[in-house]
Amino acid sequence: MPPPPIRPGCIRASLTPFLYPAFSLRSLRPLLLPLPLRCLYTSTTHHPFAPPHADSNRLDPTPDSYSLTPFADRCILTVEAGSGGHGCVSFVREKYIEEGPPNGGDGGTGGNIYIQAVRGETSLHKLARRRLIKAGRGRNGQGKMRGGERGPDMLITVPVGTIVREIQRHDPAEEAEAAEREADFHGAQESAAGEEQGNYTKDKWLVFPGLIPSELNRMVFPTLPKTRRSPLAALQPQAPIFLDLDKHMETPMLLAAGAMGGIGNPHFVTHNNSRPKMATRGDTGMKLSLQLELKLLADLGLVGLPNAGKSTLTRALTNSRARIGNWAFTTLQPNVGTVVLDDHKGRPAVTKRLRDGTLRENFLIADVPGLIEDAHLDKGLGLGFLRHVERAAVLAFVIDLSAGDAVETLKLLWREVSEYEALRGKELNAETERRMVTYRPPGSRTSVKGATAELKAPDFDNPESLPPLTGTPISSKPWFVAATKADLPDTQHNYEALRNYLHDMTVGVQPHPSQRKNAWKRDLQSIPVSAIKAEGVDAIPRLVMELLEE
Ligand SMILES: Nc1nc2c(ncn2[C@@H]2O[C@H](COP(=O)(O)OP(=O)(O)OP(=O)(O)O)[C@@H](O)[C@H]2O)c(=O)[nH]1
Ligand SMILES: [Mg+2]
Repeated sequence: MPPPPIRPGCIRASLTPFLYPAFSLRSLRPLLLPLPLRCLYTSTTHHPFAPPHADSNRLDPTPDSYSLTPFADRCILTVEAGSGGHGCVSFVREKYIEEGPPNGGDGGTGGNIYIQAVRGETSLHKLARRRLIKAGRGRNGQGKMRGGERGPDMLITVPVGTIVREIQRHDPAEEAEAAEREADFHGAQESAAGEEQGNYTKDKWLVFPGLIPSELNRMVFPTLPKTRRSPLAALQPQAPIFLDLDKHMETPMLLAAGAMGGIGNPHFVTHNNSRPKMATRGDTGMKLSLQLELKLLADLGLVGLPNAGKSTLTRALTNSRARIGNWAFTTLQPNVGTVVLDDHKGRPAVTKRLRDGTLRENFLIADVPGLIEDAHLDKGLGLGFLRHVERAAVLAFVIDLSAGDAVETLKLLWREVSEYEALRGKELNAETERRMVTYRPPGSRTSVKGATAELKAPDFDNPESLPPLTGTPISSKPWFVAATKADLPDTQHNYEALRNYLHDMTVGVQPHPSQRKNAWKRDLQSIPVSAIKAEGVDAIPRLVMELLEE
């Protein structure tokens, strides 16, 4: 069998010679031989007099040397736009003017709720703790025609990569409008002639404080003014809300506009009643129940069994302080690290230009808790954390060479990842269905204008109009294997078998372990590394840069 293809500049230059000298001598062409052969088997652990590796402490830290920040990647949040202030019943009171004209001001509009994805935020834990976010209520109107102050707004800041989904909505203005339409339809003929008259309802009207009940009974109320909406309501996102905030936002975005304030008594002056003793109450603010989900936006996602060495690899590649321990499930929450593409000598170690021509200086790596067999049946920490690697452009399967057959481990990991992909497919279908149920044809009697504007019919011919729920399926993303703990004895055969398996998959002799049609299997690579000694890890940034181009 011909030797597997070697990616130029990647495996050739730095890795295989470090870790498996014998193996590399066999497989590399003679021209490559005069490379510095730093044999891993002669380094610190086996050679008592060798100087300790400068970084060994950082990569094999004591159990308490890690940074732990509070983290939550999901939460359910109720947001309430501010209610409007009440209108005021008041009259001019001046010397020599016994019964002055009405001068009650209107109530202020309630505060709005805004959302903004910002770069500095990394977690949803603060929002998860708060649960309810309420914008301020508008102030009541006052005498001398003074309008009430607007309620204070509320800004929700979330990390970049947050998805916001609406679970439930209670929009009193929408209900009031529906009731008005119903009333218009039934009462059109009856009120054709004569002055319209309304009824007193406690939750809509405010009356002059000094009124006695018999006076109230005799009072003639005008019809209730039509429901008004704040002009900002037109800027609210379409219902049901689905936002994918995957970019830093310079300005906040409106989620829910505050409710309108009530109107003061001067609005109700008529020929028959020059001193109306009523004003309207402010509207109640809209209430939204939202589900927030954070998907870390990393370029490289690590997938592996517990204890495979993912966190150690993350430490070796970045400056992160991920927790490392010799037991399963050391990592309980995702860590994100930045791999700086610079060898600290003033010039970039890897030079790659982005599509827009700018030089790429770093990439992000997401280390998530380990997967175990049957994770899709909710064993271990479940598959939930896989959604963080779902958005990663490139996947690295981290496999411990000292822990059993690497090929079997790789197959097991792919099995779980495929299960996750299938689950996500079902979720996507459910989401599409949910959105289709809420569709109301334009002009139907139950459709609502303004904030909860009619949904456009989903246009299946034009994929742009469908919700952008998923990007590339996981199995179609470029991937490679980071074979860790290559410094341990008797790992060489395991690595060789893995490498042959990947080669067979590349040439089509072996099927892709996910069994999917469009699975990515172009020039599959396995990189042997010893993360704990920071050997061989240099090849990973280079390979990732190449794969990011795909
Ligand atoms: N000899 C050797 N040991 C390693 C290497 N990488 C990691 N280890 C050790 O393996 C153990 C597990 O490492 P972690 O990085 O915590 O593994 P993990 O995959 O993050 O584990 P979970 O967070 O539980 O999923 C630790 O004791 C590490 O010191 C390596 O390259 N060589
Ligand atoms: Mg870990």
